[in-house]
Amino acid sequence: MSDTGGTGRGGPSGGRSGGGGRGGANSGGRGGASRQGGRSQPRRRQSADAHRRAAYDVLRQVAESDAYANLVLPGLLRERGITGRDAAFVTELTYGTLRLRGRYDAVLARCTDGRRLETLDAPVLDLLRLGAHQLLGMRVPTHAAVSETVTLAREVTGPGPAGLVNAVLRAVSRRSLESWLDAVGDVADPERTDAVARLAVTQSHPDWIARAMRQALLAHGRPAMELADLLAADNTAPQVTLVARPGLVSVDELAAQAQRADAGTPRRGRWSPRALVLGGGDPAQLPAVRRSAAGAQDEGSQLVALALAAAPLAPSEPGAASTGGDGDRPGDVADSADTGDRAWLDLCAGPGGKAALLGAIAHQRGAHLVANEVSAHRARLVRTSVAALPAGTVEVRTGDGREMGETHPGRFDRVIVDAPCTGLGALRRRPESRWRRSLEDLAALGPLQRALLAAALDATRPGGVVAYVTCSPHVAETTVVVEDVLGRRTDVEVLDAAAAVQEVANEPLPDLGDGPYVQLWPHLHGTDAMFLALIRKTA
Ligand SMILES: C[S@@+](CC[C@H](N)C(=O)[O-])C[C@H]1O[C@@H](n2cnc3c(N)ncnc32)[C@H](O)[C@@H]1O
Repeated sequence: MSDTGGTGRGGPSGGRSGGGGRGGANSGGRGGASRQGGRSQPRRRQSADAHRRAAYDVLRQVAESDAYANLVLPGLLRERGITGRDAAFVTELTYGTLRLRGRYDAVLARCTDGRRLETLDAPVLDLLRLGAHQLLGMRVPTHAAVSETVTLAREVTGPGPAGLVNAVLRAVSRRSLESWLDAVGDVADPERTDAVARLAVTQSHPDWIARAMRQALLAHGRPAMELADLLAADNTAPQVTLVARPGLVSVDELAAQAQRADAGTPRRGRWSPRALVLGGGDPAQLPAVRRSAAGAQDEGSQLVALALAAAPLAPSEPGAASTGGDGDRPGDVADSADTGDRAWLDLCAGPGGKAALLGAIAHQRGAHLVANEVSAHRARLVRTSVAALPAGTVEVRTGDGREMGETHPGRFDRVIVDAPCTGLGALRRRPESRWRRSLEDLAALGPLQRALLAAALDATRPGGVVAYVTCSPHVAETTVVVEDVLGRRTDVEVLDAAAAVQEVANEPLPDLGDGPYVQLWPHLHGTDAMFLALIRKTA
């Protein structure tokens, strides 16, 4: 492995998104012989360019083909044989540049001699952002950050733009990150009267998202001053978390596999009894992951699925025995009692993370899960996710969930609506997504979310429970949807989702509020910002 390290200490605002050590020979431009010996200087330069080139190529794909960096990058690293610390360097360079684009654009705009960034060619702007991240987010030494980026610019855009890249990056390098943050914050908020505008630019979020996050915090009784921590958490890479699917692999066995695969030192999840947090490495190498007995899943996603599985059902007929909710932790103990808790539905199942966890628990209970997904491609991903479950446990179907209330009225005991949403609660996971979302997306999703929740309620039997879930804390996708839909019905009651989550968690979660809804937060719980409402059908 060549030493490209250089991810360094990161800025005070948590700009780091990958591992890797500090200032290595290539990125740092310091001495030290290449492992190839003899031709050390040319080897180092060539290697560093290869890594920056890889990051640049991903940025271009993200810009030109609407690609997702987290889907493109792993394949590109494999294809180019970039591994270990080198891979960590490229990952940090790519993801950090994408996440912190707004911050860097504000800095770059002050270094172009009045030329507007929109007038630059898109590849040149990407090169400038890459250079800015090395200088301000990774603490790659100035000389290496500038000269290697200029070399790359010469290669991909020609000598003219390379001169511009050189001049602009030199201007960026003249101030520290702290000093730049003050400067760009003052431009956004000259009177010091709009703290959200300042935070949006310094913490690199579109203004509308920063404002929506503040509104969501307030709606859940959190102080507005937490916004800075929340936005900073979005700029920090999450650790890889796996779920050990009940009955398929234990958390201990998964940990042993991780250790054997040299995936760092794993630890149990803090909240979910089924979670294992990896210390590094590639989870795809673990045998349990390969056979779908385990999979990558944030602890927040695990908790909402476990809470649905644990929610007490009511009898469908007056006077019948109560079913489900036996107090056992879902997934730990098979429920052998004949509870009548038989038919479960995942209305929006792709790519299948929650379907696989719920399917595993359903199997232990002798229940059956229908996993519905509108997209045929994503339905195929669901099939892969549930592949380790015994045949017949999960039925994957492709169809519009909005129709299931009519086609399957009153049929299911437990239903999850993991609604299509803006994903604003998982920005740390999808580096480019904040720049792709818009208020128009939000407006377009609202009717779909309402229709899916209404269909889920129609498809639920009296006494059954629906979980409405989003990986967005935006109130227009969470409480407003739930209250809108429930306001039109007389056959529902809201359950205490906070109590249900606490019941399944390893230890009490702080800051869950008074219920009945649950809003998890990256800065408080270290999870994605998942929202959960539990609703029981009463008639
Ligand atoms: C947030 S994702 C679900 C994630 C999934 N539950 C998991 O844990 O892996 C929402 C899914 O809803 C699907 N979807 C969108 N519109 C739908 C509809 N009308 N009916 C069913 N599924 C739909 C999307 O294709 C997407 O796969």
